[in-house]
Amino acid sequence: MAEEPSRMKIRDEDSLRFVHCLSSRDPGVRNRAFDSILRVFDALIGGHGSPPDMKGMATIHGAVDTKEMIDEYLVDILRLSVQCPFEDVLDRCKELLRDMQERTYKIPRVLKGGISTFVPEREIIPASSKDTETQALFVDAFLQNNRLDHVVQLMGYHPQYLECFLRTQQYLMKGDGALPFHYRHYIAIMAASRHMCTYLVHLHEQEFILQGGDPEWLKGTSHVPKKLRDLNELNKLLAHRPWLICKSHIEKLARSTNSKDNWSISELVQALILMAHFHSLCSFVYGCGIKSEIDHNGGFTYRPQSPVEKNSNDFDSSDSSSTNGDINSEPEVGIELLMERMKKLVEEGEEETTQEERVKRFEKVESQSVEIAANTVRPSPKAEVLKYVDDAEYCYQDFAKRDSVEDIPTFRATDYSWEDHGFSLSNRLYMDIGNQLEDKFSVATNMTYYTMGEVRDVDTTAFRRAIWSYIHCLYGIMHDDYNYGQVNQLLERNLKAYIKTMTCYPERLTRKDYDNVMREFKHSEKVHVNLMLLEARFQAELLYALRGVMQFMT
Ligand SMILES: CC(C)C[C@H](N)C(=O)O
Repeated sequence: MAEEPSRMKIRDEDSLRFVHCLSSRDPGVRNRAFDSILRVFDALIGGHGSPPDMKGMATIHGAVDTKEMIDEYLVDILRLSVQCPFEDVLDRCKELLRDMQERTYKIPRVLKGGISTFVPEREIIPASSKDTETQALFVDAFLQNNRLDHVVQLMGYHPQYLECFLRTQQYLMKGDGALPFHYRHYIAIMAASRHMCTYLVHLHEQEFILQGGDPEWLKGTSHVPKKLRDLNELNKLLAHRPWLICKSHIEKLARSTNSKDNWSISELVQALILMAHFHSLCSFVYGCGIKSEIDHNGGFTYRPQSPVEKNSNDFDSSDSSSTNGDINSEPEVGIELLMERMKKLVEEGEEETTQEERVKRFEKVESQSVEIAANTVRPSPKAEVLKYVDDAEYCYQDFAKRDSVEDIPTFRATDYSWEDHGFSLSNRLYMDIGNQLEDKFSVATNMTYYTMGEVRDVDTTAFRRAIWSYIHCLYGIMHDDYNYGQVNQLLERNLKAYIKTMTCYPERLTRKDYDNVMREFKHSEKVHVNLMLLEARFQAELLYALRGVMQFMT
């Protein structure tokens, strides 16, 4: 029998993305991996120096298009030459690209300003950061995901948070747990598709294949086992109107008539956490204008660099003049006034209010939020993502305008809270996850640098708490010990609209929205706010999901 072309050994057997072979801490292993890759490459291009015999190669590899295959390799190599934290791999990749160029191959190049459309490239923490803590996290992320993805790189502003984020994500995707690995990635795809987030969908399609997933499934949810398809309804509610989740939704999955499709409670808890994690990550991706990964469509180009690009540092025109926002937009309160208001709140101290009064204030913020217009322009959904969703039109509806007000009361955090209920339930059904999430929530709520724009030594607690509480309010969750009057004092309309769009309709967020709020804040601070939005939304979804599980179990 003729030997399989060596390409198959790397592409399909070891890993689809050969970069996987290079994700080792051991330089010996990396070297060996690189050598075998070079051998494949040499075979593909028909030996040293000589121009490739495309026709000959095509015969060897049957139907495989050699040109396409080489292009794919080159894109992988390009990515490594930018993202790989190991000097040895980096240098060899660069060498290889030069070598290929000399052989007159068209070499792809990374599009400048490739990480975020909102944050200028020069302000983003570089892949080879001088800060040792951040650098170590970037290396870990690379080893974990076979890449340093743009989300992680942008979170690099906040290493304290990034550490918890990576730990949890690693545990969810690769750690112990009831669900098979390829299921976890498929659930990530389904969740991200609710917000049409092609960025996350593509990332997890690749990971799904790496974990041995069946490529057929990537044709859409009509090609997956019924068990997974059954998640559709819960995925939809959780993403857009989690308050509708109740015992019966859990029951339906956990008591399926066909045992093959049955979800165990542990599996279901993991699936729910995964969905909430990825829904809220969509908010972050859109909120930071995250761009396609280098090796995804839109991340690289074969076009030669234009003179304009050569001269500018930021290809995507993220120059500082435009970050000052639109002249026509609403004037902002500004940091000075915001600080004054926060100071006043501290000086006044906690006022004595009755429970009734607190509820009234909550309801006021809640009903006002209906008037806050989130963007209405929806990007047109792409077929590559639509295949993973049912009922794509279904979206967020103001909690205050919910259909059955009598049946669905405000969610009182005193009755069901993360600290007293969610934490222990999740820990019990999915070992250790409660602790990990607890750490992440705690960093997200407490993280502070005591700064606001250029000002130092500021206590920002009240502002941060107002943001968190407002998001929960959008989901109908009330914290009894919070005075909701503060939300209106500290969050102006513009910011509320931004929060609402990013939390509830992230796919509608635009560069202008990002530019026009928190104008005196630094980019790292806007990313900080976006992290809080992510976590507050995540916790809101989780509370409803876990309450549903608890109702089912009791
Ligand atoms: C979101 C920002 C206003 C946070 C602020 N820079 C702080 O250190 O607390």
